[in-house]
Amino acid sequence: MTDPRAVARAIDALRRGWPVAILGAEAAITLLAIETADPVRLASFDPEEKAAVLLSAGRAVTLKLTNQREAAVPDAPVLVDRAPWLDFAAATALADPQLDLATPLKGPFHAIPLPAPDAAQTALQLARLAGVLPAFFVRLGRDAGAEAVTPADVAAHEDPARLAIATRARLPVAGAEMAEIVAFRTPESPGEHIALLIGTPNGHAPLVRLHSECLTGDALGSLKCDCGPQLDAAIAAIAESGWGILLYLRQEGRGIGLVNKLRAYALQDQGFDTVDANTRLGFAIDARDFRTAGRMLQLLGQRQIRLLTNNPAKVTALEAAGVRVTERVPHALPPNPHNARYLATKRDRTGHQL
Ligand SMILES: Nc1nc2c(ncn2[C@@H]2O[C@H](COP(=O)(O)OP(=O)(O)OP(=O)(O)O)[C@@H](O)[C@H]2O)c(=O)[nH]1
Ligand SMILES: [Zn+2]
Repeated sequence: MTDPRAVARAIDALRRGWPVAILGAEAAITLLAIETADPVRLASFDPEEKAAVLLSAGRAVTLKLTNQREAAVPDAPVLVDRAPWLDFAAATALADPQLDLATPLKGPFHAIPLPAPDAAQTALQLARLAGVLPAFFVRLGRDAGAEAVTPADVAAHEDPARLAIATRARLPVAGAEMAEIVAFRTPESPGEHIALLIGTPNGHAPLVRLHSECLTGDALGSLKCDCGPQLDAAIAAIAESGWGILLYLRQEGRGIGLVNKLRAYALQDQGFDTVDANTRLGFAIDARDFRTAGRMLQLLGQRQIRLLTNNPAKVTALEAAGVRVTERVPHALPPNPHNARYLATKRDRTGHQL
């Protein structure tokens, strides 16, 4: 039996700076997220000052800890042994790559074997879901007062099969007066996904756009990316085609959340590109789960589509989710001086066909 709702409580706990226990197959660990902790919470979590620090593989590369880690699992998280100088301030500097330029890192760091690899991996997943930095104080064993989850609970929480249609209504929009909005949600995730059905079904495969949430681009007109213009152009193209669907997916920052995306932007201000910024923060280059889009299309009764995208990974992911993509329709817009490097990085490093 899995308990996906326990994951919602664990995410809440991480954001509030409360401990969370993860019950792995071999051992349990109890975590305190460094970002939301403080010296008082740390002292009550770890009175003997023995808790190790759990970091992502990407962060371990920056800290030159990779050669100490078990070779068999290249992307495995890394556990750093506690040293007397590794206090709350030093741990914060370990957690947050934005501080690297300002804070000379102490050391030496020693990677120690992971007692519960599956639980450690789940910890990083929870950090992404909670939108916090993937860095924790870790104690072996299950703390009785901590919210407890298993890796299977987290997998169940992420299962798109939990998504259902909540409601639908007519919604004329600036680019398409004939439109209907459909809202989808799961019992435990706060963010609702949206489909905008545009035009009238005509027996042909609909033209579909998967748009990932981008608050800065969609609402503020950010020039750092191409999301705002792509959103408007997608609605226009679908309306022009006569029939299609815009999926608005709550996958802000390619799935790492708004705050972590803004941290990636701060790293870009320091000179890193969009790919390296994500990796240095400790996240995947693209953490989106497009099974969600597959499930939404299934709930809308669409098994064959034409897809507006420059990203072949979206085509592959939809096909894997059981949706046939009969055509990829390019969706490139002219660059501006602020997003030219971002678009070039997508072309050169993430396989976008621009
Ligand atoms: N982490 C991170 N996310 C970003 C950055 N810039 C934009 N995003 C997010 O990226 C998502 C948009 O994805 P894109 O990679 O621009 O485009 P795509 O959807 O993969 O591909 P297309 O279908 O061809 O547009 C949105 O969720 C944005 O918030 C960035 O520098 N870092
Ligand atoms: Zn954007």
